[in-house]
Amino acid sequence: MAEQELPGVLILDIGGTHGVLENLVAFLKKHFRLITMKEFLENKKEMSKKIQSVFMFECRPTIDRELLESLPNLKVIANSGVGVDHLDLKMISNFGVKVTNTPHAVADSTADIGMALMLASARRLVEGCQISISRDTKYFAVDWLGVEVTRATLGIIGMGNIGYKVAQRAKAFEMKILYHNRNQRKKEEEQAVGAHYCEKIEDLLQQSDFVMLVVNLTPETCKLIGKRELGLMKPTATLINISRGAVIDQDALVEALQKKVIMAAALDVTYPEPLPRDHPLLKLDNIIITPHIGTATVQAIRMMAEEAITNMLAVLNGQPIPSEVFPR
Ligand SMILES: O=C(O)[C@H](O)CO
Repeated sequence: MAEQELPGVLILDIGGTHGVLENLVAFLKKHFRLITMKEFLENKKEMSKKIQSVFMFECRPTIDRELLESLPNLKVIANSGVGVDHLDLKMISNFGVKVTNTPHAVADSTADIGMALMLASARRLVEGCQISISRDTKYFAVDWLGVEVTRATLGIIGMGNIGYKVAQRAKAFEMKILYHNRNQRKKEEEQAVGAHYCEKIEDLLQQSDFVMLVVNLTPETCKLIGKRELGLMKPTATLINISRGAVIDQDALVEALQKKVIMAAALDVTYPEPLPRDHPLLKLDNIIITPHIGTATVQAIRMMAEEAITNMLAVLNGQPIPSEVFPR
């Protein structure tokens, strides 16, 4: 097919295609005429008719009504990543546009970050690294003990693709695995990893040494963990968040960490991202914060792009869509 006949895809990335690995740009180019945001803005009249898909490589900038109004032939917005909380799904659907995501591509790398945060927090890796760098000769390991993850109890809130991958990894650490799902008990997964279902989130919070949040951000899960929930956790427990920052009431978390209501927190996500320089969470010593790097691996980024391309092609070719996201 000649390049001008390829369906246009708007690469919604800050600036250009810089976040998209070079070999992916080549892969995208096989199927689409790539149009960067810059190119689109410079020549809106001509470009807007060509664009049939939007490929979102980052959560920002988001899709607003103005952009949708300017794309009369748009059929699909392909989000790289599983979370679509940055998109107004109802509004997009009212424009007759489909939304897809990449739940499979993100699962391993995000589960790995959950495990990495749990282990790093339990074994105080960041402090250890700082001690090594400062070459503090007065340091004694016995003043500064971590806790073991092996055979501890892990409570997973949200047993979807990622939650299940976390459970598989936790099994290798001989952990006792509890899980809570708002809507659905996952009997097959339970059996495969030996997990125990907690119908009430309270039971999971009370029993777990590590609580890991792996839910999507929705109106129901916004501030799912607040003062009351933190108060139910063990004083020796650690809260790990690999979902979205707003799933935790951050003010309540600051207070819980300051007063040692829980032992520690390890967050890959916050709100906003990044936190302002003077945010109280940044002043605590019982916290680890990483900059939303759950899917920041060479492999995950490639797989996300591939999954997104498969979704876009399915929509444009009128075939069954592997990962469509519907408005709720
Ligand atoms: O939603 C996801 O999959 C990750 O957070 C990447 O944005």
